[in-house]
Amino acid sequence: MITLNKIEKYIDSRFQRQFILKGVDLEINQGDFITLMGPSGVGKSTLLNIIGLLDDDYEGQYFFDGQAVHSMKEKNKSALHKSEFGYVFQAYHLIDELTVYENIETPLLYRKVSSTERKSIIADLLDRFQMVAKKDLFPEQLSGGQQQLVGIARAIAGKPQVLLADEPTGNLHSSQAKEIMEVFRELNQAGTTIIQATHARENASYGNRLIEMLDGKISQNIVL
Ligand SMILES: Nc1ncnc2c1ncn2[C@@H]1O[C@H](COP(=O)(O)OP(=O)(O)OP(=O)(O)O)[C@@H](O)[C@H]1O
Repeated sequence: MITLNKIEKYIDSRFQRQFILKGVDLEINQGDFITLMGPSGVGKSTLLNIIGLLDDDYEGQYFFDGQAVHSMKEKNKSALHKSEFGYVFQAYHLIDELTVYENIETPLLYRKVSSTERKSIIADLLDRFQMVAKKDLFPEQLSGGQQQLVGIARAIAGKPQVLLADEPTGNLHSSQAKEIMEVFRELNQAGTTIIQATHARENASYGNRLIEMLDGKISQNIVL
């Protein structure tokens, strides 16, 4: 589904070149649940952003379902990003002024999904995450775990094939973190490919592969 060949990302300053990613080769299959681990600053978020088509300032080859992303036109890349990827962030990134319902609705408005379909998709998600009674509350009225559930609902509302999560439980208590990982497990069992970057080793046990990074490279690729 995703093939990365010799991905390199670097920043040039006047006197030196600093590598953030250095020769990353990676094969991701549909249905994988992959955990990226490694010390802070090793390049996990950078790699997630490249995979999610949010960063195209790199060298090397990236194929998504056989399509060459590295040489794709901006317009096609943006369409691919919208249709195939959902993002979950550590700090939730919800919009404070919008209710739970409206936060989940936002990406569907961007995608010009009809009003009837939007209602039905959001009702299903609220039901699935047991948040029906909270639909008119604002993010600050929710616990961290509930805010992250809204973040996940928003990320999967457009039915992406791939869910990318950057330290998704970083701000949560262990019981809330476990709940989020259980949701990821269910999504993965229903067919969503998941790639998460995390410092929490216990989160890796929910996935089928653990990728350790060191110095901008993949140091270990372990099948669990
Ligand atoms: N646009 C940029 N300009 C300069 N340096 C950058 C840029 N983007 C990333 N970096 C640097 O690249 C390195 C990798 O950053 P990245 O956020 O990918 O690491 P990470 O493994 O996700 O870290 P953490 O676990 O702390 O989130 C860091 O040293 C960061 O400062």
